[in-house]
Amino acid sequence: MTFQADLEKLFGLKNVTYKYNLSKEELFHEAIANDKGRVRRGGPSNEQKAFPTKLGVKGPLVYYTDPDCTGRRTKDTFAVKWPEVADEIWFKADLSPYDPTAYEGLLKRVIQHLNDKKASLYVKDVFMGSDEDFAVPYRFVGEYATHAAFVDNMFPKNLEGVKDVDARRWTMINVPSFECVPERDGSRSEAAVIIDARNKICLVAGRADYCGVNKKTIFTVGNYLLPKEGRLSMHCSANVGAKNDGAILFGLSGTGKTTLSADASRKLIGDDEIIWSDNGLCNLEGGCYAKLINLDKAAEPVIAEAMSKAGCIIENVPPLPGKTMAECHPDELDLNDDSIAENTRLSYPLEVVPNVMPKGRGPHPQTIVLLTADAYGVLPPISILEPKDVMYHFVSGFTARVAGTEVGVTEPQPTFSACFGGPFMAHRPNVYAELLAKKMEQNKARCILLNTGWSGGKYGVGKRMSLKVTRALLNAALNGELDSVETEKLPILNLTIPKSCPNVDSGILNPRNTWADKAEYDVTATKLRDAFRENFQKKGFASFGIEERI
Ligand SMILES: Nc1ncnc2c1ncn2[C@@H]1O[C@H](COP(=O)(O)OP(=O)(O)O)[C@@H](O)[C@H]1O
Ligand SMILES: C=C(OP(=O)(O)O)C(=O)O
Ligand SMILES: [Mn+2]
Repeated sequence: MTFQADLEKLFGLKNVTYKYNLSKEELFHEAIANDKGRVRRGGPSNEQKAFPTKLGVKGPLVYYTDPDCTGRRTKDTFAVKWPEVADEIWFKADLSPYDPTAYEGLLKRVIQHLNDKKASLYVKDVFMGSDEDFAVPYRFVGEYATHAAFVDNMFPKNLEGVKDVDARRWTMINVPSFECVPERDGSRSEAAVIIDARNKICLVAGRADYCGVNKKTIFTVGNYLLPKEGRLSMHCSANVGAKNDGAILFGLSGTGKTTLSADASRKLIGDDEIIWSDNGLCNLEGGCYAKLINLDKAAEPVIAEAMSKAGCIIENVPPLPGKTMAECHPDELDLNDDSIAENTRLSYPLEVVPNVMPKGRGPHPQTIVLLTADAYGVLPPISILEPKDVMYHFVSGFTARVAGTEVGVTEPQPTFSACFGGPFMAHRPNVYAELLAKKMEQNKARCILLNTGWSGGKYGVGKRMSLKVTRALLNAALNGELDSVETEKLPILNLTIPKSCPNVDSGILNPRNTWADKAEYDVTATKLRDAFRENFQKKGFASFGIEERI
């Protein structure tokens, strides 16, 4: 079937035109001409003159979302509560149930809207995962060329040997020009992101401009499909060392998956969405999506270099003072400016990374890293875990966010997000936990908890761990230098910490030593311990065999 016939059958799209599988260069031209005029061309300054003819080929595209769409709309993310998935899908606040009848009405109106306006739509065919055994065909259909270019950057294309592509395909339809009406459509606001497992559709109705929606929504689908085949889908990054030693780094947003996996001395598998199957590790994606806010170019050369490469997309970074958006290029963007968003981003395909694993595939991991950014400042920079600790921390999924950047807000907020990615986990945590336990049983790996958060006091008093220290700790663990080091037990939080680590001041390894007021440390650590315990009880983790460890 042609893609047009397919889309007519699936949605009833008739009166529209398509731009199918355009090249990145073509999509950049389209984006600049059509995406509401919100994108700007960019590129290294000395190549700027070449742009009128080589637009977007010589440099990245700079894209600005609507100001209220600079991140994922978690409260507007749903899955249709069809009877056959009502018990299977883990419905919760960030993946709420959508009434099937309301959904059918909404989808009909979105399609009517596109047919009425004789919409011009970009179509991009890609795959989730580059392993032919399980790659999920993903068709993006949407109004913004930038989104199509993002999908092109972020997913593998042109895979040979994938079976039943047409029958297994998932289709996203992304329509920012539509406006949901909650009373009529059953949505919560003017926009809704809805996963329909019966018809293999992801519907983005209304403005959800943030490019990340086009990857995290389909990631949630992967987390629904792949565990049913015994494959563990994970919210983690992964890379491989010179000895073919694989590592995975789990973590919630902002804990360092992307930053720490970008290491010139190790080959990258992927920065965010990884499958662990009997074949080893495999990236679900074909690109990275790095945060740019306050990027230290010297400390993060891999990400900094990607910024000037052709085909990349820079999102929501304002120009430097005195420059206008119309004239700016990457050298003139202000990476420290959070006036549009804290969540400024760079999307780049794996091809621009100097050191990558072919097809984003690698061996079983030798090291499992759980990342957390503890703003209470009470977790050790590094702890050595046993498998049962890993299971406990995996289901707990702790990180502490800082409440905000407003003056006077100094109290960290504990966030417990199961499997270090609750919003994207379509099944209940036990599904992933059981698979992880099995994988760890089959493949012995060393395990660590790496705290990239605060040291020397809580947020507002202490400082965020320096990247240099975090990398030194991580490298020591990856090299096996902590495997037989002398350790001590940290009371209250019941963690095992090394007494020394190469290239790291041993004075920081026990967090209590870094606090001026030890009594306050104990009070704060106890507060965090109680939050862990309460979360464990509330979520009933003991009922599926997880041992309480704190
Ligand atoms: N010690 C540290 N370890 C990791 N990241 C750090 C550290 N200190 C500051 N950061 C910053 O925190 C952010 C981590 O974000 P990122 O790597 O994108 O996380 P994730 O991919 O898990 O969402 C980056 O902006 C990074 O520069
Ligand atoms: C893209 C995202 O992932 P992360 O912040 O973990 O990189 C996101 O959460 O929107
Ligand atoms: Mn990331």
